[in-house]
Amino acid sequence: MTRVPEGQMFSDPGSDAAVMAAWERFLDGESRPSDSLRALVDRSWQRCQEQNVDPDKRSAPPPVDESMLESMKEHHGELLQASAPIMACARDFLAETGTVMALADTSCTILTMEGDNPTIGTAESIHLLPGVSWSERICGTNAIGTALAVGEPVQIHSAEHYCAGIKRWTCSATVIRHPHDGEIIGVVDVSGLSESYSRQSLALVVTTASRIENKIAMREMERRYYLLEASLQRWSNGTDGLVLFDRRGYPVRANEIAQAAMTSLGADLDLSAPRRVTALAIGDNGELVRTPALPAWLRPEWLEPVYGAQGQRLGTLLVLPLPRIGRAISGEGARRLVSEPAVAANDMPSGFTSIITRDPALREAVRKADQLARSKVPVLLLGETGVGKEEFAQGLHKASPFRDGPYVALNCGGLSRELLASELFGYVDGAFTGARRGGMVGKIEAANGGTLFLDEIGEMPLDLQPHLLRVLEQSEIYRLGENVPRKVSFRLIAATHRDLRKEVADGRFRMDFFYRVAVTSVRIPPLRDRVGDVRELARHFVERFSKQHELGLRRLDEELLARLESYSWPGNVRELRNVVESVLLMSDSECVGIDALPPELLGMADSPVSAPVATALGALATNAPVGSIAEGEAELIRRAIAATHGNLTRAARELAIAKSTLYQKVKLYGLERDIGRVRAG
Ligand SMILES: Nc1ncnc2c1ncn2[C@@H]1O[C@H](COP(=O)(O)OP(=O)(O)OP(=O)(O)O)[C@@H](O)[C@H]1O
Repeated sequence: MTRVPEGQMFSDPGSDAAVMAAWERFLDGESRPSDSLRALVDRSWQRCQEQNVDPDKRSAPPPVDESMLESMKEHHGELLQASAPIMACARDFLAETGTVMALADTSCTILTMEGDNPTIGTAESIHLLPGVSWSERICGTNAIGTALAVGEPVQIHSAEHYCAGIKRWTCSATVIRHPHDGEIIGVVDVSGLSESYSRQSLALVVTTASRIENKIAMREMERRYYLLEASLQRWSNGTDGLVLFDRRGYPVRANEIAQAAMTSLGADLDLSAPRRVTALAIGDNGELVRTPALPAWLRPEWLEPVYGAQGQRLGTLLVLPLPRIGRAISGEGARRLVSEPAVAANDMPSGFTSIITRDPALREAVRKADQLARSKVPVLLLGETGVGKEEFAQGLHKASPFRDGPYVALNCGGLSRELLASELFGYVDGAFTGARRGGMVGKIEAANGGTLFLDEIGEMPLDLQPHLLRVLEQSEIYRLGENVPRKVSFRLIAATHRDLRKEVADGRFRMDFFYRVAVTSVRIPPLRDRVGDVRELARHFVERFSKQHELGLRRLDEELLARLESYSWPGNVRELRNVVESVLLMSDSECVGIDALPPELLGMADSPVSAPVATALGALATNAPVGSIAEGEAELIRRAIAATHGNLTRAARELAIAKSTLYQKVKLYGLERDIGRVRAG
């Protein structure tokens, strides 16, 4: 691909006569390029000459017949669908501008055209119409053909066209690339008679192409989501090697056995750096294109189509059956595959070693997270409060290629819209009353080169969502009060305890934002559903807090452990952690018994406030003039906010309550302003 040198991007109508003279000299065989000729045009003329394009051509060839055009359109359904709303706009906004907008495929054949009606009529005279290919090879230098040849935005004006019959025209075009891998999938062009020349038409085609690319990206993300969903039940089968390919032949998910199996079969597919397997791309008929042929290691009978709810083919699952792998992998490898669970006990992938669990479902979640960590795709963590979503977010960061970059966390709950916006986007000096002098770097910018973890994403106000969506799509951010964008690159991890699909259905969450955030998701099961985890975690916390509080050797007796196991743990691991810490502190004996438990775990009290909260309230309330319980609680939270300078994570820790509980209470007591005040001051 050739880069158009800066300053050569635009045509100069002022040098039209000189360019015309240069063209005549060029045709007469003069080899020295004219000063008035842009290098881009000179190179294109040379290509035309090499390909024997007739410089006297009066027009493009006639269009293909109707049925052929229809089948071409069908073939490019995706591109046409993504550009339909934009082309419909072109019909209105190009009226009376003397220009038309054309969308062409990669053979430069115009698929559709809209714009100023009289110009559409004039364009017919040179066959600038649907069904005609405007490639350089056929029509000589022109914006559509030349943009495709150089892969860049191109403006071709008047005499710069190679063929005599087209020299009355001016046009701007650029290529449309697939958002995933940059493959060129089409060309968008704006053309008109020479008098309609405008530098802006180049900007128009570039913006149009990027809008089409964004639409395709959204659609792809949606598809990927459906593909993962449609193949969901297959992943619980731990005995086969599984690799899921999308419609274009890119692997999107694989289980642990897959890589070992493929390596043993001699496949040159490294799942940690996924590459496209073109033979697994799906054609218009919903079948594999199989061109080139399937790789030698891949048997057709291992391929299973994956269909969506409407029966459309979404992708392909490669199933490498175990007996075959068992034979192919010799010695240690085979024994390991056959006899070991997916993740051996105490053998969490690096990055996730702080997650303690024996539970198979949680181990599978860790494995999935570890695999996702290697890419840059956004990950949505799903789970109740206190299940360990933040632990996962940190693990994803530590195991990712951006581990050396910053890890920045922000909770979207409990903050007013204004506060959340300034925390996210930052602001410039004097952006609003009360803004910090010198401005503030937002969390998005702070996460540049690393990971941004947005907890409680479901709480993000609807009207802020498009702003964040824009940042994710364009990789640039505007601080509040500033109109110059700053480039940012970060990996987004979001978490929620809400059912975001339902939030979308109820109009509380934007669908486009949802698909951007939930490209992939990891569900973390609640503690009550995890087999063996209460004991395992209790042991872990006993060890940790005994050391931390210098309590000497401690253990929990069997009756106490059994009671912990029978409790439902609405606050999940955080609640268990707090309870273990509190029983250790409440008891003096080396073997802690059931009497150290707080009342609600003993089943004696009907208290709406958890023991740790009660303890914290008690401890903090000693010098507070308390009216009602609610007033007292609000005052305590206010103090904790002040003491931690508005750091809600630390405030929640101080109060020994879940962050989400704190956010609810902040909202309940209207304490958002207090947070803003202590943070600004
Ligand atoms: N599997 C685990 N092993 C060890 N510690 C854990 C585990 N899961 C959670 N924890 C601990 O439990 C506490 C709560 O976890 P975390 O903050 O990650 O939960 P969360 O799901 O993000 O909660 P919230 O929804 O309230 O933000 C933390 O102290 C964390 O270290």
